[in-house]
Formats: sequence, structure tokens, C-alpha cells
Amino acid sequence: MTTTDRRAPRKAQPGKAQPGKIEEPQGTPARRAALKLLDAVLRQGLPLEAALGAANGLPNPADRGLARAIASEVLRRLPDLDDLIDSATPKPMPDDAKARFALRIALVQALAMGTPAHAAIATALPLVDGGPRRLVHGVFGTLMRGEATLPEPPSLLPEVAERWSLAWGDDAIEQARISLAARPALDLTLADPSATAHWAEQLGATSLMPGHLRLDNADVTGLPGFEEGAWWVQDLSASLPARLLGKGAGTVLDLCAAPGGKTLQLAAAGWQVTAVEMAAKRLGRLSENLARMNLTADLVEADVMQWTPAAPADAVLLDAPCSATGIFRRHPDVLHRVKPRAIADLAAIQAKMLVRAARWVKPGGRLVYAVCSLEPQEGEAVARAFSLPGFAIDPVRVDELPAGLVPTEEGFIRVPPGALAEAGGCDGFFIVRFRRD
Ligand SMILES: C[S@@+](CC[C@H](N)C(=O)[O-])C[C@H]1O[C@@H](n2cnc3c(N)ncnc32)[C@H](O)[C@@H]1O
Repeated sequence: MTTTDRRAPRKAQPGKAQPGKIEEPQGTPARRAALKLLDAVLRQGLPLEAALGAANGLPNPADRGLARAIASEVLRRLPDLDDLIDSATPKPMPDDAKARFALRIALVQALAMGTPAHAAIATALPLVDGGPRRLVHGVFGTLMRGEATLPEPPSLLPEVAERWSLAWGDDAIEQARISLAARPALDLTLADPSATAHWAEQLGATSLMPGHLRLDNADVTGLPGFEEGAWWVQDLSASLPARLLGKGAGTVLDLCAAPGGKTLQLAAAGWQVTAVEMAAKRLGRLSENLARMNLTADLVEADVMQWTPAAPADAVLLDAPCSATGIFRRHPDVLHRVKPRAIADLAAIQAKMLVRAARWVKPGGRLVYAVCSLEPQEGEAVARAFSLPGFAIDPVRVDELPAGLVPTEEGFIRVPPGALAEAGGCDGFFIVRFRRD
């Protein structure tokens, strides 16, 4: 971790203390915010990104960054942290006990983030003020004295390991654990793939296929090419669906479009794009992204399940709303929030959306369906169940993929956990392309 707070907790300054109010150690507000974030994800089922806006009104950006880093690290290591806590408590603490949250926050810092143990516990204890401070202090002390460690790589939540082991095999579980520990690289997509070598040199990046660059995480806005709109941030896997439609050949409907990585790709490839998105705020971001890149698309704020285009299109890309379990490396909250029931509900919506999208494809046109999900119910099962007359799978060719990825026997792209691990990995994805007679 790079965002740590190694400052020892400081006592309140004498002149500033308010009568009757116990001053908190410096650093506690960030831990309090981390607690709120974890509560929002684990108890309310909110995405961490959504909780970040709602849950912490911290004025200091460094504190906000620290709160987010602590919460993310807890989510990466939750099963292992809980095993440690359970090994040191006389009777099991409820999952949602504040004491358990405080211990998770203190332990993850001391054992995985390089925070000195005394600072980790001193800043976490106020989270249980008026409650079991002695218990929290005692459990933390026992574990520290016993030189407790967290396993590397972190363990997956048992229910996720079971689900993915059934879908992708035990080796994929090991790979998923390794990718959970690693910090994903920063991937960029170039507006002009023919300039890949030029930008790779400018940015000191590697490239896994034309139009793709990979570099260590960096301050994006400070990189060469940002201002002039030479590239945008997009995981390699997320760039594959739009690539399957090739160079612009008429009109394309980009359904469920924001924040617009695929809209940008399609517009840059010369398509006449209509981007449909129902979330107004996200559509605003798409519009800003287009402006920075100096690209154009018709933007429609609408629910794909209600909206109908004025005319069919030469191509339709449906990047359907999904569980997003494929992006667990950057967003470990998905591992905890996404339950089998939600996956089944999403799969039902995706199947309906795909049929709707298909009706808007001109004869001779193509349809791409994609989800950033590692759940076969949302990917393979939706593709196999799709049976509109006149449509057939247009199998993906190996030369359309980065070296190391191959299409499945059915012609799908399935990016499982651990794909391209030696090159730095990529998000889990499912993609299928159909052609209409
Ligand atoms: C996976 S994200 C899309 C990512 C996007 N295609 C990109 O490349 O940047 C799914 C998007 O679908 C939108 N969405 C969900 N249900 C929708 C619906 N019924 N109609 C339109 N948009 C929808 C969500 O607001 C979200 O922005």
C-alpha cells in the first residue's frame, strides 16, 4: 500500500480541548470514515464507489484517500481478518458488531499496510467508545503478541471460491487470489491505434495489442497525451467488445454506454454512434469524455427497456448492466455485495435486453453482447439461450485477441481469473458477437 498513515496519534492540544469532550487521536476521522464505508458495503450492500460520495464528508483529501485505502484493503482480506479475530475471541463476535469492524480496521493496517501497531489500535479504539474497548484492545494485543500474519495471497470468500471453482476450476481460484493481492496496472486505449509505438515510447508503456498501452499506475491527468485526447483509461478486456465491430461502417447503437469507454472507441473508429444511457449523471461524464477526446456521438438519456430507436443500425453493442464481478481486482466490494439471487435477477434482465437490442440490428449487421462478469449465468448462459431467428454466432478469431487469449470452442471470448497474468492480468469479461442474416 502506498497510502498509509504512519503518524503516531497525537494528543489534543491543551488550549483546544472542549470541556466534557474527549479529544480523538489525530487520524481517527479517517478510520471513522473507513468504518462508514465498510458499513455501507457490507451491511447496506452499496458499491464502495457510491459509498465514497455518501459516507464521508472528510475535508482533507489525504484522510479521504486513507479511509478508502483502509476500506479497500479490509474488503480484499475480510475472510482472513475474520479468521484471525475469531481465533482470539473467547466467543464469536457477531458479523456486524462494531468491535469486529474496529478490529478489522486496526489489524489490516498493522498487518498489511505498514502502520505501526500502536497507531493502528489507538486510532481505531475511539470507534468503539462507550462499548467494548477493552475487548478490542485485548484481542488486538493478543494477536500482535502472537505475531499474527495474514496469508499471501489473500483468501477468497468461501461462497465466491465455491462458485468460481465450479465455473472455472481450482486453478482459477488460485489465480483470482493472486490477482486480488496485486495492484492492477493502468491500461490506456489509444484513439489512433496506428500510433501505438509512438505513445508506448512517450509513456514508457508496454502494449499487448495495437491501440493498447499498459503502464504502472500513475497520475493520469499529468501524463503526455491526456490534454490532447490521445488516449483514455480502459482495461484491456473492456476494450475488446468494441474492437469486435472493427472500423466504422455506418451506424452503431451503443447501449448502456456510460462512462463511455466503448463509445469513444466506436467514435474514434469512424462509426456514427448513438449512445444510450439511463443514468443522467453518468451520461454527463460520457459527454465530458467525448469533449476531451474531441469525438462526437448522439447522446440519449433513456432506459433501453423502454426506448426504441428511430431506425435499425448497422451494428449494436450491448454492454449490459451486470454483477461486475470481473472487476474485483479494482473493486473488491463486488465479492461481498453480489449474491446468487442478484446474479439470477441480472441474468433475466440481460436476456430480455439482448432480445430487444437484437431487433434493432439491420439485416447483415452485427450485434455484440458483453458483461464484465465472472458468472457464467450472465455470460455463456445468456448467449446460449439467445435464439432469435436470423441470428447466428459470428465466432471471434484468435487474431482479434491479444496474444495469450483464445476464443472458446463456441467462438465466445471468456476472460477468466488469471488471464494474461504474466503480462499483469486483466478484468474478467464475457463477450459474444452475432451476425444477422
Ligand atoms: C457496464 S456499465 C457500461 C460501461 C460502458 N459501456 C463503458 O464502456 O464505459 C452499464 C451501464 O448501463 C447503465 N444502465 C443500466 N441499466 C440500463 C437501462 N435499462 N437502460 C440504459 N442504461 C442502463 C448503467 O447506468 C451503467 O452506466
